Amino acid sequence: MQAGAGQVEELCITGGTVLTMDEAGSLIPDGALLIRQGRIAYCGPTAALPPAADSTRRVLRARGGLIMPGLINAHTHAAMTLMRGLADDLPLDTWLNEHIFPAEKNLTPQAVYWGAMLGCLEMIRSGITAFCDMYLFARQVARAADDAGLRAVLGEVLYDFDSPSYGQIDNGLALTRDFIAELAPHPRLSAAVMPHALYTCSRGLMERAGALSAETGACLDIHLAENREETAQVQKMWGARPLAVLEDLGLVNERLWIDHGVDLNQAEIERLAQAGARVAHCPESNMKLASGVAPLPAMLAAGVKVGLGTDGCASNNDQDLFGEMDSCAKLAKAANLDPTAAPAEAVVGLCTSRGAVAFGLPGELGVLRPGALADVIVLDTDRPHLTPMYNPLSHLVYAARGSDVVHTVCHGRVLMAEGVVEVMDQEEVVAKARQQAMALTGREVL
Ligand SMILES: CSC[C@H]1O[C@@H](n2cnc3c(O)ncnc32)[C@H](O)[C@@H]1O
Ligand SMILES: [Zn+2]
Repeated sequence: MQAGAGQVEELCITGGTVLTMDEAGSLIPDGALLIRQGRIAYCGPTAALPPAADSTRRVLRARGGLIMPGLINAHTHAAMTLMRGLADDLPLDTWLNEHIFPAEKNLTPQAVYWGAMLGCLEMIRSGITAFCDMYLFARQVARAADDAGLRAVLGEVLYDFDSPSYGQIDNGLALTRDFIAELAPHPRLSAAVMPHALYTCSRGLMERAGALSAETGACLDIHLAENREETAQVQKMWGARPLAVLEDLGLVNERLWIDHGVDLNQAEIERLAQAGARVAHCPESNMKLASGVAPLPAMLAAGVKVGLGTDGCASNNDQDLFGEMDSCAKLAKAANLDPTAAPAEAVVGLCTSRGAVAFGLPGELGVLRPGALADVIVLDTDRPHLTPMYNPLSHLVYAARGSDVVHTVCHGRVLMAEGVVEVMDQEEVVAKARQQAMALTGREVL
């Protein structure tokens, strides 16, 4: 990181309770962080903070709030902010085939860029510092994530019908290959191979996608086992359950990243754990599309690498992982008739330390300790709905909101301080996104 316009050599966050999310669950009262070159250099009591090396140190004050790892969003489509509230209260196939796919035929690079900027703005404001995104015109999502200063794994969606982005699938695979190479040197962004789903991709496409993932070492991210209807459709088209199809294709390995994973049986859960595959759990999207309840307690017990995802704004309808954590914990309890299912500590882990394992940066992300990547947020806990605070983990899941985040830092760069986003012009992003939404859907918005 260079000193210069808006950037500093050293960043300190002082005077808050540090929730480290390390294995011991350490809390540091009146703690501080010192950040240099995108990483944490010191994590300990404010009183023992090393003195400034030079005059370019910037200080963010936590004022008794909570200093914690930035949240990791394991599955989203950031540009789908443009379709927030466009088609609600519908089942997945009707929602997708009759509303979302037709709207996406009109997508342009500009629409995706401004939609993704709006998604990034929403994520910064609610404490998300890393996300995994599948969409069309993925280079525009990369441009937005880069402009926003966020960390991301990105991919161009691949399917067998013509894409408004790349046309025919040969171009989509070539684009993915180039995209992986282009992003490889980037400190915060990387690319993955992203076939949409088994009901939109042929065997030939899946084989080529798998070969590209094996050749490059990039993850293969796919919507899988989202509901029982999908399983029935895949059984009809492919002659086997979704995970068995991937097994037959040789794709069940540590690079596999499945989104939703609702209709999984115990044997499939154990296979995912044994293979080291990742699952993005998206409880709010699964509830809204009535897809069902993913077997979260069984996945956690089996040791599957699970992260928490918001999914896109057309099926959620926001990018707030605090709300998602609340839904995640309560849904698991209600569905299993067990109040101990998905306890607060485990659910915060899904967005931090455990989420980092799914994200592919175990121990580097989702934890505050010297040497870790400096993705950090601060919550103002001096608010009526967060008073009193016996246990920060409880508040994060059951009481806090994205709007309680006051400072957001990613890779050592301040993205938001005192509630003011510093990396983009918020009014411009909102206005441009509104214009693009109207152009995309042909509908007036309020
Ligand atoms: C997002 S790029 C690929 C494609 O996926 C569509 N999509 C968004 N959410 C879901 C979901 O929950 N299941 C299946 N497909 C989904 C999106 O609109 C894009 O067309
Ligand atoms: Zn999705």
